[in-house]
Amino acid sequence: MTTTKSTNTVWHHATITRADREKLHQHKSVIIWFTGLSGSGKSTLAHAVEDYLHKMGISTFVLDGDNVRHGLCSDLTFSDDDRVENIRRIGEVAKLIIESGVITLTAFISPFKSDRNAARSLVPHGDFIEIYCQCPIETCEKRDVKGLYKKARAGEIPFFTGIDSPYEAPEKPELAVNTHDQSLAESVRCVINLLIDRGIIKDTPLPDDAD
Ligand SMILES: Nc1ncnc2c1ncn2[C@@H]1O[C@H](COP(=O)(O)OS(=O)(=O)O)[C@@H](OP(=O)(O)O)[C@H]1O
Ligand SMILES: Nc1ncnc2c1ncn2[C@@H]1O[C@H](COP(=O)(O)OP(=O)(O)O)[C@@H](O)[C@H]1O
Repeated sequence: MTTTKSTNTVWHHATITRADREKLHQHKSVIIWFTGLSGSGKSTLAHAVEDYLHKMGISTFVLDGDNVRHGLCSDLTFSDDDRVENIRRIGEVAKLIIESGVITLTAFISPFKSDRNAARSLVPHGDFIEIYCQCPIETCEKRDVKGLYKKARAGEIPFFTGIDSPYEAPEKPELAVNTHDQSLAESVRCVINLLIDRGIIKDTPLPDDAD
């Protein structure tokens, strides 16, 4: 399916390529796609991983659901169709950012498998790393970081994920972190180890002055 309505446009090939930019940055660029229920730890983990990578001298950028919905996606609701469009846009933006040679971390509920797979299909094989922030809804609800579960249960927020809107868990994510049982530090370590195992970053200790 094509989503473009633009006609008479011609692709302009850049002289500086993604490979050139990766060489300049001295590391590969990939999309690290966190998915999970509200309160499962996507934002906390994405930012903690970014913090770690930044201290290693790696170029990163986080696209966060709440923030993006203040701007790029402020026209979208939480209906199924609008969530599809939300994730389509994020996939395209993440694709652009990795072209710049920067590691992109995304923190969106992204409840539908087909949308996550569509985002995966935008980039070369191996460049999309799906990380499932696995956490029972009871724990997310107990955390209720923003008080949204309470509002949803009171009927003040319709179509809330996990309550009256579906969440399709990934079947084969590159990594699942159980944020109910694991500490944040343990979850960060799992993500960093995965990046090392895949040859995306080098296994070097953080500089002494990084903490
Ligand atoms: N109805 C409903 N369902 C779920 N979440 C809601 C809803 N309304 C507002 N919020 C807040 O919006 C954040 C999720 O936005 P996303 O863009 O990640 O959602 S989605 O991927 O399009 O499903 C989500 O942020 P996180 O808690 O960080 O996941 C909520 O703060
Ligand atoms: N292993 C973990 N990884 C991420 N967050 C965790 C973990 N363990 C506990 N938490 C807590 O869970 C909450 C997750 O909130 P948040 O990151 O806003 O979730 P989301 O972005 O998925 O809505 C935070 O209060 C965080 O401190």
